[in-house]
Amino acid sequence: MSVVGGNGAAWPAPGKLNLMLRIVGQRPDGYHLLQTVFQFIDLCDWLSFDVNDHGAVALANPLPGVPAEEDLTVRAARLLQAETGCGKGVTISVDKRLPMGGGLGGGSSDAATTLVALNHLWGLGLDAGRLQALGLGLGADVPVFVNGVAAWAEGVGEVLTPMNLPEPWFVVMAPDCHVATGKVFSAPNLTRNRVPIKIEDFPALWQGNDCLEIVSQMYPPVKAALDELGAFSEGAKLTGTGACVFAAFGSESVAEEAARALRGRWRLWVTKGLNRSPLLARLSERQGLEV
Ligand SMILES: C[C@](O)(CO)[C@H](O)COP(=O)(O)OP(=O)(O)OC[C@H]1O[C@@H](n2ccc(N)nc2=O)[C@H](O)[C@@H]1O
Ligand SMILES: Nc1ncnc2c1ncn2[C@@H]1O[C@H](COP(=O)(O)OP(=O)(O)OP(=O)(O)O)[C@@H](O)[C@H]1O
Repeated sequence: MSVVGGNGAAWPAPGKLNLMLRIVGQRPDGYHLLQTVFQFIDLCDWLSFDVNDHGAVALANPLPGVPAEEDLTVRAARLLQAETGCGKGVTISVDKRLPMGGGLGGGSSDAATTLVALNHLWGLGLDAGRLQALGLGLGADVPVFVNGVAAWAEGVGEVLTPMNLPEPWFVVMAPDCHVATGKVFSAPNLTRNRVPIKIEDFPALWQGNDCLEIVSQMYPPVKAALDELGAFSEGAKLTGTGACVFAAFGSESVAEEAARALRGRWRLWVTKGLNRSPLLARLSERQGLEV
């Protein structure tokens, strides 16, 4: 059976950029305590959900190299079933636009969109706080995607304070390498003990990324991307642990100009920074349609 929205228009799962990332400690379980600023971009994966009554959760088009059982959308759907006892199932299809392992948080965003969409389509009635707590079990970046508002984040990324940031145009470049997040966080010479700063200290006091030096050393294509993009803007930055690098521009046309010079040699996108995730608009639209 298909419900309203089941086979209809797709749900967005936007990427994110870490506009800065500071490592201020480490938990006993090894996870690092961060301070970071998340902003969404209008480059999105697009997910469709075909709901069924028999409880099966399946993927219409599994991602190459990711077993279905490990796919974060499948895990998110199963988690919702386990939490609520819901007997409905779903076939999920993902139109993948975000580069995988690029630091844009695509897997986490897909998981968040699945939680939000199925909460609605399965009629579960969980509130946003509950969905964020569930999402945290799937990945540190999931809560901010569920919340859908640009944020200052602490803890491992789950303690969120909304931020109203400028929304520039970005050039985002994906160097041809896959950065393993765990490998970066386990590097012996990673800076792990920065003094915490305050939300109002961004961006004046600090807008760096503590992973940048290690990642540049370990992955020469990331260093090359930072250097090339840096020639077109005041500062090219790394998002998360990479591999993607980005720079902000005052207008779409200036961003396009830089992109034109780099396109061909680099996989890149011109995309707008967003303080509000398009997922929230999609949800309101669906809710509006069904009252
Ligand atoms: C760096 C960020 O992109 C910032 O937004 C995220 O915190 C990364 O989140 P993520 O990709 O969801 O990372 P996970 O898949 O949860 O973690 C991969 C591995 O990186 C290490 N890890 C990750 C996040 C964190 N705050 N501390 C860590 O030490 C852990 O060894 C973990 O096993
Ligand atoms: N739906 C999914 N989309 C992408 N990756 C997934 C998905 N489900 C599971 N994965 C696994 O998660 C890994 C990391 O994917 P992702 O694209 O989220 O990395 P990322 O952008 O570097 O994330 P982050 O910025 O949170 O570190 C992939 O290499 C893949 O093995």
